[in-house]
Amino acid sequence: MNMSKVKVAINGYGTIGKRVADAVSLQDDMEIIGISKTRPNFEAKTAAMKGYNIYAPADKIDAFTKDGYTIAGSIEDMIKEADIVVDCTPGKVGVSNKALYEKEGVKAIWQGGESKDIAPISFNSEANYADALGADFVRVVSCNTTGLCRVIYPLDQKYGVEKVRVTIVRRGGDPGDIKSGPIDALVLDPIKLPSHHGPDVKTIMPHINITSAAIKAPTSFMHLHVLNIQLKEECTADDVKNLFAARPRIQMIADGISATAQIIEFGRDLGRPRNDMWENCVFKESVSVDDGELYFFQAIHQESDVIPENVDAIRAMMSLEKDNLKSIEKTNKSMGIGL
Ligand SMILES: NC(=O)C1=CN([C@@H]2O[C@H](COP(=O)(O)OP(=O)(O)OC[C@H]3O[C@@H](n4cnc5c(N)ncnc54)[C@H](O)[C@@H]3O)[C@@H](O)[C@H]2O)C=CC1
Ligand SMILES: O=C(OP(=O)(O)O)[C@H](O)COP(=O)(O)O
Repeated sequence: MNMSKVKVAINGYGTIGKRVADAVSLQDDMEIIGISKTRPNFEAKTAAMKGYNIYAPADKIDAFTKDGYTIAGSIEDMIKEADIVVDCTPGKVGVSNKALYEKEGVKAIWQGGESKDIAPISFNSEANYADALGADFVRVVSCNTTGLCRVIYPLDQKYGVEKVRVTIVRRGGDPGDIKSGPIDALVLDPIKLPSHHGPDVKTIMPHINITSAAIKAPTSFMHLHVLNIQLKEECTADDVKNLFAARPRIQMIADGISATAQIIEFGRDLGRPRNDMWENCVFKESVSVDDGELYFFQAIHQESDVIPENVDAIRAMMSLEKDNLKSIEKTNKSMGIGL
């Protein structure tokens, strides 16, 4: 049996890329062969400190070497070395890299900022892992869509989902993002309904009847979902709490927490890297069933919830593991998810 590790390249080392790099580095069946940076900034500095091989656009290599960096080669060189590339460039930028990946015959994963048409398969570890087995191109859906799939899938399996209505309060920007807003407004995002989240859930579970709306708010910690779900079979709030508590990537939030800021503080107290909360954070006390309809709030840590899904997507595409639950367990154990 070939025991060599799958060679993973990270193209775009920002919020998502640096986290995927660290998560892949924790796995025993895959390794990071390089990351790409476009500028010699603080993220390049920490990448070098962690020992990652840094690649750069060919016309930017001089700027790095002048700043004292050792550059392993161009982005094209990195792609040639890899078995699979995780494209973590900003939304709508990743599509311009597709021709390069095709030319080099390398498998690729894109993120949720890209259109669904970029890859034939949109991915969620629990809901459709098997669809990605051996696939060349996959899109890991956005942070909010991932969070929705993680609750809708088990509810649909157990009780059948008649209709999902979700309102998403989106964080305005990530904590390190100095360009995004709003600073003092609630922005209809988008004004024309539905938001992309409902249709994106259907790229993974086409039969789900779902409508979504989203509002951007002046906060950077997390997104917040207000969910209202009609189920086909009757159940109680306790049934749903027990169902969620048993899932591998849902954390039931209690202990007096009633705000996203407190969840992040909880993450800090737990000693999570970068205070990441990879699991859906379902507010336990909010789970209610009224007149046959299920209601609850959940918070989604946008910077981190898609990271384990990227690791599982690599495992599926490289045919390292056929059973999604085994991959999820392996990824969770290595990262400390669920602890
Ligand atoms: N930040 C978030 O909350 C989440 C983002 N996503 C998605 O992940 C993707 C990446 O988003 P972020 O990490 O937030 O973006 P980011 O802006 O934090 O990082 C992107 C990185 O790619 C680099 N880059 C830009 N153009 C490049 C190019 N042509 N080649 C190589 N590198 C290039 C940038 O310099 C930056 O370091 C997007 O599709 C986004 O929609 C998904 C889930 C959550
Ligand atoms: O995937 C995300 O959100 P989304 O699920 O609302 O598209 C990330 O938070 C990125 O969103 P952004 O497009 O506001 O940077």
